[in-house]
Amino acid sequence: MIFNNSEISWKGPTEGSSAADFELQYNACISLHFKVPVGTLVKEDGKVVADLTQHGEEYVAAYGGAGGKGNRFFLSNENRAPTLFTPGEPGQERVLHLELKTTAHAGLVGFPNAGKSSLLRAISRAKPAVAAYPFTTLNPHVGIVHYQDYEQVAVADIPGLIKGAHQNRGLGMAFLRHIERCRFLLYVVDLSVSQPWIQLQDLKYELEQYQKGLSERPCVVIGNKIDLAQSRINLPLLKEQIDDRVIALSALTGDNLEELFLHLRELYDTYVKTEQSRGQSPVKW
Ligand SMILES: Nc1nc2c(ncn2[C@@H]2O[C@H](COP(=O)(O)OP(=O)(O)OP(=O)(O)O)[C@@H](O)[C@H]2O)c(=O)[nH]1
Ligand SMILES: [Mg+2]
Repeated sequence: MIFNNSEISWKGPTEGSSAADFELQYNACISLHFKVPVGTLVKEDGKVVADLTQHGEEYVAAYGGAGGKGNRFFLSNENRAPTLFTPGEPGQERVLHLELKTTAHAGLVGFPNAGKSSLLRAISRAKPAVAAYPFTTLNPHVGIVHYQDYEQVAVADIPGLIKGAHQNRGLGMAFLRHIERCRFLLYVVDLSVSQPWIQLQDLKYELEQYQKGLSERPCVVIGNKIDLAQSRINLPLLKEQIDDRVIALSALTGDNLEELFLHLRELYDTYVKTEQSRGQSPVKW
C-alpha cells in the first residue's frame, strides 16, 4: 500500500467484531484510519514496526507533508487578489504489511467439524457459523465468557487444522499463527470418531512442529458430542490413553458445560497469578 500526503493510523476493533474485520475510514484528505483487530502486527521489509495488542491502541504509520501556502497568504495592500501559492510537501510513503495474530486467553484447537464454533456459541454471545461440513470457519472469532464477579475470559475459535498443517496444508500456517498468543488451549476432539486420542496426538504434533513448546501450553481436552451413543463408548478409552484432563460435553445440547466454565476459570486464574508473580500485568477484557 502506498499512501501519499496523508496521515495513517490504525485503531483497535470494536468488541465482538470478527477477528478478521477491519475498517477503513477516509477523513477529508487529512487522515486515513484503519481499524484492525487486536493482535495485528505491522511489518515493514519483514521487520515488526508495531504490535497492536491492546484495545484502542494506535499506530501512526505515515505523516502527511507540510502544507503549502494558499493565495490568502500573499494578500497585501498592493495585491488584493493574489493568485500566488506554494505547493505542499509530499507525505511520507511506506509499504506496510499487516499480519493478524489473534489475541485471546484461550484458543479452541481441533480438527474441522469437531464442534469448535458450536462450543463458542454455547459459552459466549459470539455467533460463528456452524455447519456439517469441514472448514466452515475460515477466520478466527473471539467470544467472551462472563463470570459473576465480572471477570471475563476471551476464547478464540480457531479454524480447523488438518494433518500437515505445519507444512501449510489446508492453510495450516495461517491458522496456526492465531494459536501463538493464546495463553491456554482447549483441544476439541470429536468423541464420536473412533480412537479420538489420535486426534489429540495429531493436533499436538502439528502445534509442536509449527513452534517448539506450543503443544506444552496449559490445556484441557474437550471431548465433544457426548450426546451421541458412540461417544459414550469412546470416552473411557480416551481417558485411558491420555494424561490430560478430559471434559466430556455436548456443545449441541449444552450437557456438562458447567464443568468447562469452572475449569476455564481455573486456567484463567492460574494465568493471572503467574503473570502477577512475574511482575507483569495480565491481559484483561
Ligand atoms: N451431535 C452433536 N453434533 C455436534 C456437536 N457439536 C457440534 N456438532 C455438529 O458438528 C458439525 C460441525 O460443527 P462446527 O461447530 O461447525 O465444527 P467446527 O469445529 O467449528 O468446524 P470447522 O469450522 O470446519 O473447523 C455441525 O453439524 C454441528 O451441528 C455436539 O455436541 N453434538
Ligand atoms: Mg467452525
